[in-house]
Amino acid sequence: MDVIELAGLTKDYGEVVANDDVTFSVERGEIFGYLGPNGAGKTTTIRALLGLISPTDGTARVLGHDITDESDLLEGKRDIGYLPDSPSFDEGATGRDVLELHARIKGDERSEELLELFDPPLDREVREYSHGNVRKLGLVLTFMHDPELVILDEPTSGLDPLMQQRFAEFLRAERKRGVTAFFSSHVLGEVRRLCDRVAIIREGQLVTVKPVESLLDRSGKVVRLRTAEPVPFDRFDPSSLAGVHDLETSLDREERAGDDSNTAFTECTFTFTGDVNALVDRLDGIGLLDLSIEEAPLEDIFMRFYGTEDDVGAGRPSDNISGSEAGDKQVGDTAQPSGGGDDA
Ligand SMILES: Nc1ncnc2c1ncn2[C@@H]1O[C@H](COP(=O)(O)OP(=O)(O)OP(=O)(O)O)[C@@H](O)[C@H]1O
Repeated sequence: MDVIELAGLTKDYGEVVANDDVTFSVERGEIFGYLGPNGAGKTTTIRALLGLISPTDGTARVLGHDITDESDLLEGKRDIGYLPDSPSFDEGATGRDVLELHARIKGDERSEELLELFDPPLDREVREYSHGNVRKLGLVLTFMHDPELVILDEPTSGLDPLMQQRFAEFLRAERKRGVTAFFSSHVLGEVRRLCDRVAIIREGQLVTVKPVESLLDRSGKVVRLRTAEPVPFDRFDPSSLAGVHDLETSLDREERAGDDSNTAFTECTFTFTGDVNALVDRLDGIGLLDLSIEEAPLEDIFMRFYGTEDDVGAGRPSDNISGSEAGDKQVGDTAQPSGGGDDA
């Protein structure tokens, strides 16, 4: 039995279908990322899985419990930890009050260890908490009853990099203990570091479910560089370096086309999906003043790999991806990188 099973889960809010016939499952012991841009439908799925909203159609099982059967799901909840996207605690209570309340309701197997790790300021009132401190307290509450499944809505939002790292190490150790984690994110780097598999949702529809490595192959990096001396344009042109997309240089295209002597630049930005060694070779010896290589924003990846050529032109994702197979087909069949280069 899979730990989470969604079967045609649909939530129609009238103006928007937030989840449209969503079907996938999460296996025991995996860290499963649920990825999508803002408003894609991630929180809707999570809230449905916890029985906080009723699906319009379809169903799901969590630890074998039917989410549409309140008493059945309630039984399962003692084995589930849930971190909401914005936990709402009693503002006048201290962190310690909140912790003690949760301990009375759900039990406390390991808060000491968790407090040491995440360190929320327990003696302060929750109204004084920063977003990050709310998150830290939320993480303690999510894991303190030692659940076998955790469902986390954007778990690292608001956490500083050190705490994000700490959370990642903790979650990996939990996986070793057999805990299953299902978490939503729109941060690709986080998913890359942590997940075994990911599902991607966009505009309420499941685009694809796949092992994280196959997503990473496509993710790409945004490269920005500044040089002391002008660099010939073709150094990073997609025709000479496979995997360059959306090259923008300190000279515009017309200038380059009109005057060959101007085909050099000292600043440029591009998205790179090619062989990183080939990129390093190209960077060699060009007198860099500044270089940054960052994760491509998820929205760009959606556009590049899960949209159509029309969408890229129009600057919006496709309307015609209707399921996981459709999403996969788009990659090979119609969604060409907008820079015209190879995405190998
Ligand atoms: N109670 C509601 N009534 C009407 N529409 C809603 C309601 N809750 C969510 N929606 C809409 O459903 C869609 C999906 O929202 P959801 O919060 O599930 O997205 P999300 O992927 O979690 O987004 P984010 O990453 O921004 O948190 C959005 O268009 C949102 O406006």
